[in-house]
Amino acid sequence: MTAEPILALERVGKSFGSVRALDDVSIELHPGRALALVGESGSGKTTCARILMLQHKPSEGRVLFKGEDVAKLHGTAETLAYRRAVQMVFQDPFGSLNPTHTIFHHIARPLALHAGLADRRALRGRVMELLAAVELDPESTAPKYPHQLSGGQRQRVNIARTLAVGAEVVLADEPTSMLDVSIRLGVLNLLERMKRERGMAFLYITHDIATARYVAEEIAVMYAGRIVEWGDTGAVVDAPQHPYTQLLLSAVPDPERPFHGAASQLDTGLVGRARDAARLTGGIRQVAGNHFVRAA
Ligand SMILES: Nc1ncnc2c1ncn2[C@@H]1O[C@H](COP(=O)(O)OP(=O)(O)OP(=O)(O)O)[C@@H](O)[C@H]1O
Repeated sequence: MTAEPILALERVGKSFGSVRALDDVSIELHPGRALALVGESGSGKTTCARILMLQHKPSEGRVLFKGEDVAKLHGTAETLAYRRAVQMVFQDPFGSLNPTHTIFHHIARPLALHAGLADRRALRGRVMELLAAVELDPESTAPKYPHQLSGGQRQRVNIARTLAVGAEVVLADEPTSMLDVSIRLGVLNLLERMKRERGMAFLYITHDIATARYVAEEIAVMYAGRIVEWGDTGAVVDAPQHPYTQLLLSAVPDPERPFHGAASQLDTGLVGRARDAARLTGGIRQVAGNHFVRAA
């Protein structure tokens, strides 16, 4: 991509004591596009999100928002503007909702705080609009409490809150992994629609390369704190170069073989070789236009 990214990590490293969580990680998020950050548990995906949420400071490298280094944000107003623009949707749709408040309150509060909507009628109208935008029935949903909604509905409320504050970037950390399979697609479709219609930029964090393919224009594959392969989704999925990407793709269940679990299809030799290859720091090779691999 040549246009300026709205948010980027530039050669970011992060150490927690002796644990090297991230090493030389660069990613770019663009309006109206989604980047999937894919990798197994412990590969560093959440640490990337925490750095973007300003919860951790990078040990090396920079976070750039609209081209500006966020370490240089001046004063509370600039920091608040960043916190408004960059929002997170978590894995657990219940954890981020307060059980003692109605859904109305959850949406109205950010509107009053961030958008400065004080007029009661205007506030109510906007809450109803946002509930409708996330495909929830406004009249019946607004007076309910979080426990009265399904997991999928709660995740929609969380998404409506990102709209309420006027988010430009959404960091979604496994947003559907705690939902029933049958309702995951609806939530993914909603994220896709927000990206398309509102031009929001998405970082979609997942261990599941199959859903990454469904939602994201670009994929970055992480292993042990490093991005080992990245590029346009089609290119990475159709012609994976790095042994670790090949391993992730081989673990996607094959619909032609419904009675074989993904694990039973894995060649254990390949698993060992893929992990070894991912540990090595090689140079970066360009496979095609926007498709790169860290050579082992
Ligand atoms: N606050 C912390 N203190 C110490 N080590 C940490 C901290 N946060 C993360 N780590 C370590 O950094 C590495 C990357 O963790 P991270 O949570 O980013 O991985 P992940 O890919 O998001 O995994 P998961 O999918 O399980 O959330 C791991 O080795 C983890 O133990």
